[in-house]
Amino acid sequence: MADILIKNADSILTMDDTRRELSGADILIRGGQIAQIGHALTTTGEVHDASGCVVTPGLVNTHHHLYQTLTRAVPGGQDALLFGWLQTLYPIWARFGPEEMFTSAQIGLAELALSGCTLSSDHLYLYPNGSRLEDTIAAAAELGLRFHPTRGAMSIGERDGGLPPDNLVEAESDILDDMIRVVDAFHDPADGSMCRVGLAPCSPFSVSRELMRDAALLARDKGVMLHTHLAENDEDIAYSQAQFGCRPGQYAEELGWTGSDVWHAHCVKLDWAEIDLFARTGTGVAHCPCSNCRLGSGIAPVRTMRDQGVKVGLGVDGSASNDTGNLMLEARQAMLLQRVANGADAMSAREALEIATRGGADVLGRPECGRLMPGKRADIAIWDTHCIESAGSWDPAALLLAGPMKVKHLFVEGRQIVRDGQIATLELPRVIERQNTLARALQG
Ligand SMILES: Nc1nc2[nH]c(O)nc2c(=O)[nH]1
Repeated sequence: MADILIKNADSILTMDDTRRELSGADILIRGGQIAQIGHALTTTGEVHDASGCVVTPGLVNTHHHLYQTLTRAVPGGQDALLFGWLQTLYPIWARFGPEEMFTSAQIGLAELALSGCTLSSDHLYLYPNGSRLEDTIAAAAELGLRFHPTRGAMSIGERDGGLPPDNLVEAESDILDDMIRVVDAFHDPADGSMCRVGLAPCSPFSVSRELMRDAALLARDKGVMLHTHLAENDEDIAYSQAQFGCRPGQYAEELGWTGSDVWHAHCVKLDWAEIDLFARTGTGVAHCPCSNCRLGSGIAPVRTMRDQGVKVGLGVDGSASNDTGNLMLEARQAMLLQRVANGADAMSAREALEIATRGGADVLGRPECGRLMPGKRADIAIWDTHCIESAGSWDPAALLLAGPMKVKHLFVEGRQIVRDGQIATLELPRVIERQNTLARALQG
């Protein structure tokens, strides 16, 4: 692969250890990594003029359910709280198969890429009609995004006191067998890996204690990360108190679900002791502000989490509860919500962008991503600030206050995925048409 030089950027927000910002600077990419950052760099390779642009690390999405892009704005679920929303959607999701999983992942990942995302996780927790984790892995590989798919699962149906219908849950022995299969087949632990698999029983109200414990033991045995939903709303806390006689933090701790290899989605309702537990154990949080607003779940205590040293990243969450998948908008929403809760100086535009980049990379155990420094991976977003959203801005680098919400160019591992605002690796109009055909069939 030839060297690539990103030349003469108005600003580079490095998100390095001192959060350096450079003006009129260049980045040299060599072999998927950042070789140099500085001024007046040269190359015999490809040159991208970045004048008029702000350059940031690629954004990192720490929580998604890609399959849900096929069920956006479903009328019965538009105005419901979490449990009612899920009960409306489960029967629709039960009709998905491999094609739905693949196409919806293409759409969800392309949408993320257009918003500057270079690394995404996904939480696929239902496998109807022959669906498999590799349906989504194939979509990510084709598009070229760095991917952390997680083998989710549901095992406690309505019959046994869980929330999902019985036809959507799997036997726990089958779940564990498939977890082993997908880790062995697809997990790459190497530095710069394009695919890392995690294990992700869905939520305390849809799997047993035994599956939570066994998944944690298996993850440690295989050296992969653990992910689930935790403390998402008041219903979730009430379920925990009623079924397990404790709060979600205690439940997680007792079953081995704390540590630097664990990240929990939402955590809207964590109390002070649980925040302290997460900070002490290095447990990460995927903060999903748009979904939390959409489902009326509440405002996660992100200011307190960050002040106490909890690792926090951002997640767009599934598109049935967002209903978009734009990670820049998610970062802006995170900033705005903390200001609603804690005042106008509670979170700056730069801190929210830091959470969306470096913060997410740290949550996913990828310190080689999410910052622009020599030796780190060449995952880079270039934002054109000659756009209407930045016109008149006194600080174009404050992207989340007055900046584009779509990226101009995007590189993953040095490969160009978005060129001039368009997906370069996929014929997107054809995929959109296919997605709409599948969505119409699900409505029939
Ligand atoms: N926001 C969401 N929360 C969830 N909990 C659960 O069990 N599933 C979901 C989901 O799809 N979205």
